[in-house]
Amino acid sequence: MPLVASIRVENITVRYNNGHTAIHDVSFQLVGGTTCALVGVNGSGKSTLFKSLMGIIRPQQGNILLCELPINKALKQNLVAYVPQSEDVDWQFPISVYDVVMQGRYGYMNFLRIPQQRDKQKVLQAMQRVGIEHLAERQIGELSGGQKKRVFLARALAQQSKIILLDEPFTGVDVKTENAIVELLGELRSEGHLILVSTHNLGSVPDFCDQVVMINRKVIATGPTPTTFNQHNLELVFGGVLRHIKLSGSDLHDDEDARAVTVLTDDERPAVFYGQTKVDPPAPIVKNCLRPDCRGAEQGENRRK
Ligand SMILES: Nc1ncnc2c1ncn2[C@@H]1O[C@H](COP(=O)(O)OP(=O)(O)OP(=O)(O)O)[C@@H](O)[C@H]1O
Repeated sequence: MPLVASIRVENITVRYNNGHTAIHDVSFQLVGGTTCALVGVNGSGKSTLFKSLMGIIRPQQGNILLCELPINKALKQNLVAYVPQSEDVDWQFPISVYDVVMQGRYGYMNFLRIPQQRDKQKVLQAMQRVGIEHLAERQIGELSGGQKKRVFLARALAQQSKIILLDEPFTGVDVKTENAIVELLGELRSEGHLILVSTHNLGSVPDFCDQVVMINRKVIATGPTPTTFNQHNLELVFGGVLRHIKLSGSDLHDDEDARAVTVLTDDERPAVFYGQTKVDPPAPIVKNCLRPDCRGAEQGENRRK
């Protein structure tokens, strides 16, 4: 019987080595044919959740099933693909666009990693689908922000996974690229994929996501967008001081993501800012996502052995 795309997260808690609890008792469930937005302020645990879903980080508590399988089995079967945040990628790594997209096929190859005709075909199709085939020979460090996003999207497409995780795919891209990504996600959803996408572009969430998971270390609300993504829950997630949010319209789209909602974490008291407010980046994450399996982040004792 073919596997159905699903994510089941049960009561997971992740504590980093420095003692910081990034997510606490997080639970939710999603099924295929869904695009779900993962929404929360900076530092609310979105990337930690993605890394937990990818097996990069091992939660201290709780359980995760992908397509009703444990993570390691789901990864072995290529059931989940990950488009990382740009900050998690070492763009100086000497590798071409073609070779990054080919990484999506590694799970289908033996240990010698010699691409077969089918792998080459899937890579070409994936590059064509996101419009980067003309960049195939370019080094990834030479690309624009939007082109870089497309490369990792193509890698996920080449992987042909049922579940696709995208960590802030709209940051640093222009409106045209954002629209192209949204259109692609719509196609993937209608093909039965399950897409979980973190975004700070709140205004576009109702346009392309049918479900939302709203977090601030714990799940604040989860459910269908029309009933869940409302002012009340947004205020809970963003600390009750959310301003200037319009839940529809194009004015939250921005190529620099300048209207991202951010939070100062130093006094642990949520405070929301718009515009150019700069927050401290999360604690260092080893640039891992160009490693062959994109799952090699050093997370100390959290690392999956
Ligand atoms: N490797 C790490 N070691 C210790 N703490 C970490 C580590 N990575 C993240 N954190 C902390 O865990 C919390 C959650 O971080 P995470 O990156 O998951 O948030 P996020 O919601 O993805 O934020 P953003 O919107 O800025 O990407 C933050 O307080 C961050 O500082």
